[in-house]
Amino acid sequence: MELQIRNLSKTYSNGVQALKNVNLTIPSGMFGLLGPNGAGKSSLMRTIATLQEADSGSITLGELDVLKEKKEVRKVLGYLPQEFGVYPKVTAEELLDHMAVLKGILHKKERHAVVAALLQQTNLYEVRKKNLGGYSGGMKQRFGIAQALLGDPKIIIVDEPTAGLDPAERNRFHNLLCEIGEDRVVILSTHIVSDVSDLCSQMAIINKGEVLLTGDPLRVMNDLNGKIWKKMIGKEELMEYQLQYNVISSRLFAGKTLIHIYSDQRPDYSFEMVQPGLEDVYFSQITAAAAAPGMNEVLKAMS
Ligand SMILES: Nc1ncnc2c1ncn2[C@@H]1O[C@H](COP(=O)(O)OP(=O)(O)OP(=O)(O)O)[C@@H](O)[C@H]1O
Repeated sequence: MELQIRNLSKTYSNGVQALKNVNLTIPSGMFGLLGPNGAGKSSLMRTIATLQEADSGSITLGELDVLKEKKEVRKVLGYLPQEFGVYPKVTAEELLDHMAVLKGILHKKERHAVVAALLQQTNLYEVRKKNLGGYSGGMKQRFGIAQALLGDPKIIIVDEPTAGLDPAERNRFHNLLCEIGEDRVVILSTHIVSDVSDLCSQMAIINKGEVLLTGDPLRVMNDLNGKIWKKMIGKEELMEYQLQYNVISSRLFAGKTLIHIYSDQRPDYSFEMVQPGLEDVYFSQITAAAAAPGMNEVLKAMS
């Protein structure tokens, strides 16, 4: 099963162009869709999940035309939206059972077995009688995966699922995603780079509605070998370095500022080469897209 997105565009009525001629081929396994806030990730996820219309373009899942055969798509699709609300005064078991009815699992015995198996798989069986209002963020997200798995879908979409989870819960959630991603299409939309580097065998970076890069995370990191350099500077020096070099990221480290720059050659001996990480790929793509032609010149002229 493969999801193919061709020339997909969407402009909202307020004039925001959320998707600009998006082309993606998404095979089975975990696919990471990485981009900053407002990049268009949710717009794309909702369109694939048949919840909103595109202006032009096509999406196919195997033989299915996703934009036209919505009912058929919904039968094979599981979706965990960004804002996943639960009824606080209902238990996990009750709500999952109710959702299973909505998904068309009408036979009582069969439904009980499915619900129990999903609660086991998501490690919620022990707390199945607890009201969802008392669940932690991680437990709620695991419940979200349990409901997305109802009906054994061929494609699962999870929209920014790890935001707000503590490291232990995030880890547990990652393991669960990994397990379910073995024999179906799982699309993980996130702005957290390590979600993608930890889990995904294929990825795309999206910004301002445009796909900037697609590929295998290891390969795209290798492509930057020998081109990323680091240096510790004082934080008051940052602007100067930004003017002189292609600074792709800066962060505080032990009270100083650690910068990474993109350069085909070592700029000078005060810089040290670093093994590129996915963050370097991400920031080099985003900064290159942000730097409209001549931006450095404009900055220089202003200083
Ligand atoms: N229903 C809507 N009406 C008008 N504009 C919208 C609507 N939904 C999203 N947008 C705009 O479209 C752009 C893309 O939004 P989208 O939510 O798809 O991005 P995102 O990558 O999911 O970001 P976030 O991580 O913040 O959710 C943004 O500029 C957003 O303000």
